[in-house]
Amino acid sequence: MTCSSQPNSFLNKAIEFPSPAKINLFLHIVGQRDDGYHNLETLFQFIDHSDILTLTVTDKASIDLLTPLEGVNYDDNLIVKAAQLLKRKTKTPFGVKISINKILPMGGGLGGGSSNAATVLVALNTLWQCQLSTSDLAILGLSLGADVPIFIYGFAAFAQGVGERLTAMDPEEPWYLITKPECSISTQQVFTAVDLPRNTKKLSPSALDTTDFLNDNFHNDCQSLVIKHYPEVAKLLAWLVEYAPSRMTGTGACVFTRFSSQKEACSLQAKLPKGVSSFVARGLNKSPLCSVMTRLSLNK
Ligand SMILES: C[C@](O)(CO)[C@H](O)COP(=O)(O)OP(=O)(O)OC[C@H]1O[C@@H](n2ccc(N)nc2=O)[C@H](O)[C@@H]1O
Ligand SMILES: Nc1ncnc2c1ncn2[C@@H]1O[C@H](COP(=O)(O)OP(=O)(O)OP(=O)(O)O)[C@@H](O)[C@H]1O
Repeated sequence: MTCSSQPNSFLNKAIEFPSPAKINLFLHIVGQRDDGYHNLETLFQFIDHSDILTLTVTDKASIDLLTPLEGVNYDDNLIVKAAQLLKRKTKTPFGVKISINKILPMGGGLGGGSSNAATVLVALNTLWQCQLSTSDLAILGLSLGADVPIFIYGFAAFAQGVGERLTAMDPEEPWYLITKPECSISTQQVFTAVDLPRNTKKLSPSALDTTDFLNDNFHNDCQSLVIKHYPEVAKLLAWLVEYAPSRMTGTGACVFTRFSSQKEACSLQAKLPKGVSSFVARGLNKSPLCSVMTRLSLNK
């Protein structure tokens, strides 16, 4: 597979791309594979709260990350890994300079690292003129993390398998107060815990014919485990549910609380206990990255 040898109109231009967060409206663990990965049933929705990546294509072969992330080595950074993977796959002669304005908390269950990887794959596929299909990009992305494909496809979806078998969904797009107590949680630690529930019954297709995914028919299997081991999360959730429906996203530590208006979400934000970080965001069934990619292809 090689990239197009057409003159590259993106060369040396700095272009910004959003890398949004996701929430898992519910997350059921329905089994475990022989390789240790868990089979899930989850509903992904995006929120309008994004890291911003700035990419500049160069005619040098190198991949330069101008803004290293604290605590993450160059070679472990999913931004770098995604660019290297696409370069190996397509043998492009181009390189790239990348900087990131990181606003998504790490280890929060918002999928920030996976989203960064997906944004790099999707953006560079266009900027390097690689012409891989979306499904090829998703297969590449899956090798970097189970959450990468959803960010590549960019539509809200019911996901099965390890999170890569997607069925588009159109849940309501309410406002959320997203909160994070003073702790970070390792996804790997949660998935290797002996006391993690792994046997939730698979949903029947009709169970998804609803607009309310925060009712008792749905849950997050990681939440009970996290509550047991992280009192900060337990306390925060107990406080939030007194006001509005709330649930943990992914393997935590972030919790989302649903509101029908921005005003209500902001009003609870103002009352949050000390030490809890937070932001208010709108649920989105289409990733903001899709709109940027459409604009870019129209302006070419
Ligand atoms: C918790 C979720 O965020 C829900 O959307 C994802 O399932 C996690 O996705 P991710 O962070 O992209 O996951 P990966 O980077 O592939 O894996 C991180 C760790 O979680 C475990 N893992 C991940 C996904 C999955 N379905 N089963 C797992 O057991 C992996 O064994 C690994 O130890
Ligand atoms: N570009 C990146 N952004 C964030 N984390 C990264 C990145 N590259 C590597 N990582 C590593 O991935 C870990 C998980 O980060 P991430 O922000 O994706 O957490 P998360 O939101 O809990 O993810 P998930 O919901 O997918 O489990 C970090 O602690 C960090 O060590």
